[in-house]
Amino acid sequence: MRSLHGCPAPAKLNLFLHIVGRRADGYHLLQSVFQLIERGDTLDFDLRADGRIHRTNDVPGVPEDADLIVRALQRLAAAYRERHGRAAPGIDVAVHKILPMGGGLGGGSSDAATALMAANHLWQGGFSDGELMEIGLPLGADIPFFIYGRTAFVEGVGEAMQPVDGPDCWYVVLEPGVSVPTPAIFAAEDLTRDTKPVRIADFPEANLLSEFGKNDLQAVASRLFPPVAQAIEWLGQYGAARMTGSGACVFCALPGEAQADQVLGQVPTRWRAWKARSLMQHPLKSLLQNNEL
Ligand SMILES: C[C@](O)(CO)[C@H](O)COP(=O)(O)OP(=O)(O)OC[C@H]1O[C@@H](n2ccc(N)nc2=O)[C@H](O)[C@@H]1O
Ligand SMILES: Nc1ncnc2c1ncn2[C@@H]1O[C@H](COP(=O)(O)OP(=O)(O)OP(=O)(O)O)[C@@H](O)[C@H]1O
Repeated sequence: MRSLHGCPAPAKLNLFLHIVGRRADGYHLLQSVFQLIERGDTLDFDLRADGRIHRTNDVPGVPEDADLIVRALQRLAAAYRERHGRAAPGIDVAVHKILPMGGGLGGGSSDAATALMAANHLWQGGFSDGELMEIGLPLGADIPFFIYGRTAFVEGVGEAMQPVDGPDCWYVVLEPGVSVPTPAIFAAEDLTRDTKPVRIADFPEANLLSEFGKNDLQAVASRLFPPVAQAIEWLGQYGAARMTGSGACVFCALPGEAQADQVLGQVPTRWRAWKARSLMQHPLKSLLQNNEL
């Protein structure tokens, strides 16, 4: 096989996100339920013979060397050389981005996770999911989750995962039109860092999960970026609206597509908004297993 085109890189929502402590190195310890959704970027991969890793299209604001996709593939190539005693074959990658950057949807991490899984397949690297997670984690805390590929209760800084029953529902997502820098939110003095740890046994049934707990990053993001607060207030008319990740996007769960369409029909024109269904499994996994790309 020489190419894999149309590889999905779905977004995630943090149904709740608690900060339960802080590590000695300053990183925050989280508890969160991560939910995949049916909207994301798409990536195309073509094998090269000269060992080069090359992104073939422009991504505004992300130079090729800084792209998490390219950096993840470089780390995979280094691991490949160590394991196989020869250089990795090389790869061209094109990314069709639709997810906003700094949106809390995990777009960069999802792109990188898809790149690791697709290149491992094309190169016949033989790396397990656990090994790909280790290769990806230093680049983005959400990368292990995307490789894990199903609804999960995530702890630590993103490395500890347990499966949970995800909801079958639709989400309306608002893009408030600002890009939130994650470091600024975690650095804020008024951030709540001592939420009491929860256990899976405390969770309500799957469809009510996005009303459980809170997002501890939301108050700081709302203060620093008023459009986030405005979006939460507006969407809150239709259900339990909250922010995902470190923002800026805001979401609300609805039982069906018709209800999601009704909300979408009311969204003021100043916001981009869309609907997406909850996803049970990362779609790339079955596509690769069944050689369907
Ligand atoms: C909040 C989440 O979006 C939840 O999905 C992620 O944990 C964010 O993880 P990420 O995208 O890998 O975060 P980065 O953009 O690399 O983090 C930027 C900075 O935020 C701070 N940071 C990030 C994650 C974390 N658990 N604790 C932190 O204190 C660190 O100062 C870090 O240098
Ligand atoms: N392939 C990529 N796609 C998007 N952003 C990338 C990529 N590679 C590097 N980046 C950088 O990572 C930053 C964060 O992008 P990303 O879309 O992952 O944020 P996010 O959705 O807020 O993520 P999170 O939920 O993990 O906080 C961007 O501002 C960009 O500079």
